[in-house]
Amino acid sequence: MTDSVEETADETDDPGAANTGYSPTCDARTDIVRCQGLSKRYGDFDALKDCDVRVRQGDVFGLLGPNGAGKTTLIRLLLGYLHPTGGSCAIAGLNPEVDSVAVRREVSYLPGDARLPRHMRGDGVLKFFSEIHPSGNRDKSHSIAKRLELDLRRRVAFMSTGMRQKLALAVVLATETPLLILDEPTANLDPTVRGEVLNLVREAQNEGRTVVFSSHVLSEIEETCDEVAFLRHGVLAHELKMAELFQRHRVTAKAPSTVPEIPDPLANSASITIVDAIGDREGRVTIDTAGDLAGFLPWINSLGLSDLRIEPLGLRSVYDAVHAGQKVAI
Ligand SMILES: Nc1ncnc2c1ncn2[C@@H]1O[C@H](COP(=O)(O)OP(=O)(O)OP(=O)(O)O)[C@@H](O)[C@H]1O
Repeated sequence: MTDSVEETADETDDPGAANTGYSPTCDARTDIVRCQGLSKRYGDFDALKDCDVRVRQGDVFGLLGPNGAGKTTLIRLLLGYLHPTGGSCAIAGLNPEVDSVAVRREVSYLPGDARLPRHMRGDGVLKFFSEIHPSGNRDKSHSIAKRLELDLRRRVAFMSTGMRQKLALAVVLATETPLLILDEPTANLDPTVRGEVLNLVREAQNEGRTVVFSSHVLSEIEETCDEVAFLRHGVLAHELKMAELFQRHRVTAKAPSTVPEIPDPLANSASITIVDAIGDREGRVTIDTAGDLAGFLPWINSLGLSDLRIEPLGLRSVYDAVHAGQKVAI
């Protein structure tokens, strides 16, 4: 159960879970979310392993990863719905397992599988949640529902999946907590409404709130987030500040006769992939760079490459590399 929207009650207490305490090293002024070595193990399966994450106050923070990567597990650990089997986490300096009521005043949570009272009409749901939540705001929830083009006269039971998602969003986004945690907020929504949800996320940030959200839509993360964490097989595989992404470039060219070596000073911020020629398709070399491109140009120029093309490296390339377990230039 969240402050605002009920989620599927499929969690059971893990008898093997360690009663891990909040680590006092968290700086609540700057890190609204912090976890250290956070782990969740089911039997011999690691749903989340040794995860260290910091989310700075006022940021929009994205969680990316393939199905089953551990995103929801991380979110549920942060909210205290799951007991960690290792490590610790804190929201605004509070341990969610010990200070669960105080944590709920800080966070509004949209679960991936939000459940709402089926017998109620949309407007009844908004009234109900705005009255029970300490920072509920009925007018704001109505205004959000209107922006999401939701017909509030309909009963939840007769709403489509997308309509129910809109209703849950109107409930959660209308509360005025410092932190919003949204598990796939745009799932099941049409492109126009998705855009409006992203606008609402930006507006929340402009109001000084922090937003953590998971998504499978890379463009949403790219457009909205300040920072993104990539999870893979329960492990935090990569973290990226969007400002750094915009400093990444991909150089492609016809494959040279000898494999280029990356000079030492650039070795940690560049990677090379060569695809050999197959049939009529000629071989290509790809060089990914991180940091000011100017620092790489003399070296790239010295390689004598032909058919050269330089383009910004989008989130897709980073995601694919992380997903494939490849090295991503820092
Ligand atoms: N109660 C449980 N018992 C055993 N395994 C579980 C349990 N809950 C989750 N898992 C497993 O933990 C892994 C991580 O699940 P999680 O829901 O965190 O993934 P996710 O990244 O949110 O995936 P998706 O993008 O599909 O929502 C999955 O392999 C899942 O099957």
